[in-house]
Amino acid sequence: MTQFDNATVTITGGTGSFGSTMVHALLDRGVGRINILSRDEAKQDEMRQRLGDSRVKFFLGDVRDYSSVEDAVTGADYVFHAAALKQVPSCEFFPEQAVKTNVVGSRNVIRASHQSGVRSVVCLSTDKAVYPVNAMGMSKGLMEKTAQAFARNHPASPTTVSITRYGNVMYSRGSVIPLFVRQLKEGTPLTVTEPTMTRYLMSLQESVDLVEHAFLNASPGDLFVKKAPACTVETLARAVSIVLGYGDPEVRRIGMRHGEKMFETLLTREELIKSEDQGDYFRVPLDARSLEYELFVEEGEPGEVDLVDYDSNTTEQMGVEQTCDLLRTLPEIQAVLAESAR
Ligand SMILES: O=c1ccn([C@@H]2O[C@H](COP(=O)(O)OP(=O)(O)O[C@H]3O[C@H](CO)[C@H](O)[C@H](O)[C@H]3O)[C@@H](O)[C@H]2O)c(=O)[nH]1
Repeated sequence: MTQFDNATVTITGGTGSFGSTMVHALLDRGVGRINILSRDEAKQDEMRQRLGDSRVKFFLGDVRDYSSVEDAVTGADYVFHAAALKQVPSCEFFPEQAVKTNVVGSRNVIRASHQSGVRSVVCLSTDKAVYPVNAMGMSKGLMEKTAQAFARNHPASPTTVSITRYGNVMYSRGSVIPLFVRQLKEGTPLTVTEPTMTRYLMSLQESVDLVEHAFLNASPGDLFVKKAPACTVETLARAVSIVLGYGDPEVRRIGMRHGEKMFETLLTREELIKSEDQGDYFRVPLDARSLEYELFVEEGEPGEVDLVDYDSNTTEQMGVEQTCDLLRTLPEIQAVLAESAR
């Protein structure tokens, strides 16, 4: 990843799980400077002390506030846009807040990057943006459209804007795996919503790799998806318990939560038809047709009719053993195992 040598990279939402993994990866690659834009001064202070690296600069601000975005992206070569409201329940109850951060905030990041001549912006999206049923997914879907509309409307911009869409990131803050770990340690039953519900599973490192892939390969408006396996939540609960040495767990079924889906979709069949298979990734190019009436209304595009969506029910399904193997590769699980061995 030599293109990051001495480069300046801005990360919005840089103190979150994704942001901090990205910071470590960039520091290892000899980045010149990292600007972190985020809202939480305490998290910034904690990160500043933990890293102790003068290449990392902290900007207190909010993507909703254009001037704070401007300050953080000025002089940057690359921007990773990870700041978002991403909790499904909170967005369900405060959808206008999701619009302000995920849609207006993303527009601010893209505009400010364009104004200051940033080379490339990668916007992080989620499978929940596809066929969205909750406000978080809907607002992320609109973020994707905002990014694509920018690319379509600014063909001469020096700034390449692209999107990465990913599934559940294992062990991210507030997600189910750390919850299961806590419940096992406390000796309480594992709370499983619906046993047959499926989710894609990706590691934090894989999601960072996906962003790097986007930086290396994106044309304006591209959308990238990492191919990933999936499993049911019941399988996941059993695998977490087995890997940590608790055997077959006691499970309490709690039912589906607000705004949840039984499975998630990474690519619709319509996107899949247009996509380029890049091995580990799918690339969906921008639909760059302009707003010319006959192209939208009279002429369509040929496509394969027998393709199906790429979703967490149709992708490779992992059993308990395979899920255990995947979990064992996670540094967080290794840390829990090391701690209990002491
Ligand atoms: O007590 C629980 C909590 C969750 N689940 C299940 O475990 C799976 C994963 O749940 P998570 O809460 O880990 O993930 P979500 O798919 O709900 O959402 C996750 O992915 C989102 C992005 O897509 C956001 O990042 C969000 O914060 C993050 O938790 C789901 O099927 C859920 O129903 C349980 O079985 N028991």
